[in-house]
Amino acid sequence: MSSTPPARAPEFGRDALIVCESLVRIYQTGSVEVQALQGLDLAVDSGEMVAVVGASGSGKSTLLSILAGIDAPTAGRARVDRWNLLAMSRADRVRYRRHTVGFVRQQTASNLVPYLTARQMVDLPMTTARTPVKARRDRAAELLATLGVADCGDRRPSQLSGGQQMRVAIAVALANQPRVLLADEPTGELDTATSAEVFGALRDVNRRFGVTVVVVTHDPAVSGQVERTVAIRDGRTSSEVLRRATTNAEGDTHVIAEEYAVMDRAGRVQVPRDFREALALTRRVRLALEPDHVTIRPDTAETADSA
Ligand SMILES: Nc1ncnc2c1ncn2[C@@H]1O[C@H](COP(=O)(O)OP(=O)(O)OP(=O)(O)O)[C@@H](O)[C@H]1O
Repeated sequence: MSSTPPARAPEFGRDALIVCESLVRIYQTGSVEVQALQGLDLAVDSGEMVAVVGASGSGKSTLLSILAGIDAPTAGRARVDRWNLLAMSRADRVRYRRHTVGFVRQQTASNLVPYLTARQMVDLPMTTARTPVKARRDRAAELLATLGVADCGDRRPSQLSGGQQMRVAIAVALANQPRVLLADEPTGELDTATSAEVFGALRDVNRRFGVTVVVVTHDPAVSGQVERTVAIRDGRTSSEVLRRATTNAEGDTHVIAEEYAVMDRAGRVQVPRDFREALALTRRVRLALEPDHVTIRPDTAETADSA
């Protein structure tokens, strides 16, 4: 008797530029084990700009360090472009960090070298990558101009404001034309107006250079400006907000934001706490498949038992 093999689901994130699947990162400090990432799934397409939000300790920085090639995952799958982040040699890691990703840290000063000028700092990664002088000069001028700091080329970090330092840091991160720009709370140390400017600069480089941007932020005003916000809870992606602009008959443009729960590869979905509390959903719930949706109901037997 012949049996048809079950249809295989398409590979998760096959066409994405960044794919994390069931990603785990465990930190061991003495006898204490911290599971910073607990099976995180994430796919980001080329050219997207995505904000990552979540409570302190939820695993955002760990995710970014892994994508930046600074930290290595414990288990799962992580791929950026053609690089498998779980199986990179030391030399691969250097190449990856030099050419594929640019990284901007929260502490503005830690991105910069105190005794170099802005132009020299943008030049440095290109010198390391053996880019010819003329191309280096042109690229540095283009980046400083795009980031609105063309007039700061001869200044050292101490002669720049916090916002200017961050723009220069973004220019440095983009020097070798990476496909991905990662920013860990780039506006965390800045006031509201400067944050908005720096965030606008990130959006500009995303559009102008087509660089894929993943930005970790605590700031709802910042995350509200991107088309996609991914929320991380307890080391997993828990929900996503997608935003799109629509124009009504009067010509007014509105942004519509829709929140989605994220289902992991095993079919697990996290039901938000306010939904659980509103319907007293506890350990056991009743699931039913309807023609175009699934319902989740309280366990009436359990409710009756406890009455
Ligand atoms: N090097 C490390 N050694 C041990 N534990 C760590 C290390 N780095 C992070 N952790 C732990 O892993 C968990 C996730 O940390 P992570 O910094 O990724 O969170 P986060 O969401 O970025 O937090 P925050 O918003 O406060 O920066 C936390 O419990 C943290 O204490």
